[in-house]
Amino acid sequence: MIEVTCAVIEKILNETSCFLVCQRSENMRLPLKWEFPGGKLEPGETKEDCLTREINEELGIKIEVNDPLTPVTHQYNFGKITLFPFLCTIKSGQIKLTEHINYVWQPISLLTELDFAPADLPIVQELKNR
Ligand SMILES: Nc1nc2c([nH]c(=O)n2[C@H]2C[C@H](O)[C@@H](COP(=O)(O)OP(=O)(O)OP(=O)(O)O)O2)c(=O)[nH]1
Repeated sequence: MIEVTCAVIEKILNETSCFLVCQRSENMRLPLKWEFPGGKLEPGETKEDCLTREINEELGIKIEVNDPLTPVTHQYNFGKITLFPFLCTIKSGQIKLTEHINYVWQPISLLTELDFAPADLPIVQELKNR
């Protein structure tokens, strides 16, 4: 079982709640799928530490990790992952992608327009149902 944390980073733009979503590159697993940025939990690390580290590595920003959303377990052909999502806000920094090919601040009403990694779909639904 692979444990993965991901950051659901929220920002209000024009009085609309928007979420930061990133597109995986062609040479990653799940090529070109959209996801909430994050990554694999390392031994001895808390989920919050993992997320802070991964987001700094992938996006070059500092985040505040807030409430957890519901974890999702998904069986891929390469293995079973559990995704641990957390609501987050940006504390400081400007986004600079180091691994993903694209990012967007997507309004909640348009989240389902993106081709998300399958494991993320329950998270998208949970956000829409809030
Ligand atoms: N970070 C992140 N990963 C996700 C999401 N949804 C989803 O299925 N995943 C999968 C993709 C990867 O298999 C795994 C996260 O691993 P990762 O991004 O750190 O590693 P990777 O696949 O790029 O690298 P690797 O397996 O080749 O070592 O979880 C998501 O929303 N965010």
